[in-house]
Amino acid sequence: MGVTANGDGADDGGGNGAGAEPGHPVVWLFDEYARPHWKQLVGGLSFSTVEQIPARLPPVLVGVAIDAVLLNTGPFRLPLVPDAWLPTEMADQLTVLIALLVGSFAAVALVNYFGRRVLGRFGQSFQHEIRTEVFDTVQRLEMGYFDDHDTGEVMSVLNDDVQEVQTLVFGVLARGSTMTMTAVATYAYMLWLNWQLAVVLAVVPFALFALSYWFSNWIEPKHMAVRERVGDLNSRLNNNVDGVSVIKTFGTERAERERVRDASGDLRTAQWDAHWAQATMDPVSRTVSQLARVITLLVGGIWVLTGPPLFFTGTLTPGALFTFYVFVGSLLTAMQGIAEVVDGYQNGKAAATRLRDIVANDSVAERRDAAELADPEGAVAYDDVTFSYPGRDEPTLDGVTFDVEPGDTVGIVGSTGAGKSTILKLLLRFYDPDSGAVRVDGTDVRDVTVESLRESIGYVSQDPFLFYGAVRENIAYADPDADEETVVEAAKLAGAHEFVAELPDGYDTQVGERGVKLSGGQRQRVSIARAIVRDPAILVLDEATSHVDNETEVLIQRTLDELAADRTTFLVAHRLSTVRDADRIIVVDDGEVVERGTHEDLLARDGLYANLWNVQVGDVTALPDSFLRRVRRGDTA
Ligand SMILES: Nc1ncnc2c1ncn2[C@@H]1O[C@H](COP(=O)(O)OP(=O)(O)OP(=O)(O)O)[C@@H](O)[C@H]1O
Repeated sequence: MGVTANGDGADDGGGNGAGAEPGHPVVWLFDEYARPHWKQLVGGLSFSTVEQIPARLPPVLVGVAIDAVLLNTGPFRLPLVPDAWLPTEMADQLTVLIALLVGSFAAVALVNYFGRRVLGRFGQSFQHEIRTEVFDTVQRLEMGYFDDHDTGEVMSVLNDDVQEVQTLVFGVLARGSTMTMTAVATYAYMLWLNWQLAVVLAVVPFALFALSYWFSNWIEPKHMAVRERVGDLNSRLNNNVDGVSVIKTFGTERAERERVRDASGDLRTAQWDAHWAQATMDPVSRTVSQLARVITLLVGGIWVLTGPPLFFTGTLTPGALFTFYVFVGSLLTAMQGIAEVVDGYQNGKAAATRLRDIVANDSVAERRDAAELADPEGAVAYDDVTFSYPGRDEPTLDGVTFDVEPGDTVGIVGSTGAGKSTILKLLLRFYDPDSGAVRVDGTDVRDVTVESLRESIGYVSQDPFLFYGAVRENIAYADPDADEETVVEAAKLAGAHEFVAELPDGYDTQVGERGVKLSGGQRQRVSIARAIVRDPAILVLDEATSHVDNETEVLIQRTLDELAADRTTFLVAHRLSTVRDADRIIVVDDGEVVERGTHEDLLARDGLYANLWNVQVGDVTALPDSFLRRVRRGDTA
């Protein structure tokens, strides 16, 4: 065997936040995933911010046109342009105004085009980066995570929360900077036009902003409730579609329909609550903003017609009133927009928190200095291993100790729930022991990279999962480049070739979702072939032939000798004939190894194994009373 140092650290899959800093989730998100694209981000935001300057120009130009050209009631003046540069002839003035109007439209269009392009590119790359890195992390999460989180929940983070990132970029960053710039630019123009009116009217947008902000806090729990109800309904729908065969066999369609109806009813109530709140708020904020327009027109109209009212001084021209009226609208829209940005930010922050929680949950906890397990010989040792599943008080494994020589075949037998599968899951590092160690070729499995460890092990579980696709793709799953000969050879060794050859399209036959178009025994054989293709040093067959008939098992047994000849093989089985010829059999009872030896040794010992054997060969008279009492209690296989 060889254990080689993995110089660059196995845990460097960009963006992997195994040690994600606590800090602010949104800052973390950008720091972690936006860095490679920061130029696009800065460029895009600059474009969309700068765009607001020419975008505010048209009302000013029209205002000047009304006063200086159409009504001829004031001088021809433009902001930031020295009077000496401006024409004195009215026709020339109109031409200049129209040229500037066209120029401002063109500038807005051009800057907007570049802004959208650059920021759009950033948004897509940022989202892509997050999606792939978070998916990568999800793949490396330890099994304990999936025991506690249902598929719908994980899918919702991978789909909805990653989608929400777009809102953070466009709805918060881009819109936030645009709206802020609009508010600043508009207000600056308003101050330039008539500072007194601008100061007085400033109260309205701020009141509107405060109102919107209060409203977004008020409605947030309602939105949250809607999201939770959507999650509940999705989980229920998911479960029903996944468990459709159970529903049909039990004829529980009516009960399921009621449950879906209830979940949908809860969603309807939550949605109505949020909708009602929104529907109440809209007219309120609309009234406030309309009021600001009315006040502008009222005060401004009196001012234009009869001179400055109340405490105002100076003059207000009709053109300036027009510009002001338009700007008040822009300012109100901008302030409302900023409040919505705050709302969007809260959603984005919640999504970023969930994404960070997943990434920080990178509980495979691969050591930074983990080594590669290269070409192991296949010696396996369990050294006083104790393990409890999270949330369980009683240890599932207690002081499990045994050694396996390279190339040996070991049978693991015992009662249902004794801990047989758990022993092997620790070898694969689906879980880590609470104390003690599992070693491969003398190296603790926690000291090697998870990838190299699992590459050395071919694992076939009790209920194998086949991927949607052809038989061939499923067999060649671990090695997509495997040639026809390798695939067929593996299928022959797994006792699958005969039935595959008889399928309508042979190795190209589609197996359906999760392999639904194959029988349980056929699925098991395809998955054994899949494990063999990898040519692993260690082969783990966990009840891998439980669904095949006795005749097929005999065939698999024969090839198993060939298969197991040069690799360490673990066989977990209730059917003891499967393990009879193993070099050693380990008998597990209630998480402890209670007997070990060859089939003959164990029969001679006349202990638990001998009793299990007598049950299977039908020699009931040989069973002691103590064993029969156990069977009655229901804790024996
Ligand atoms: N993911 C899990 N979370 C919590 N407890 C678990 C989990 N998986 C198994 N267990 C518990 O651990 C114990 C041992 O389970 P294990 O699957 O190892 O038994 P087994 O001997 O392989 O049983 P069987 O022969 O029925 O497959 C059982 O009591 C089971 O309920």
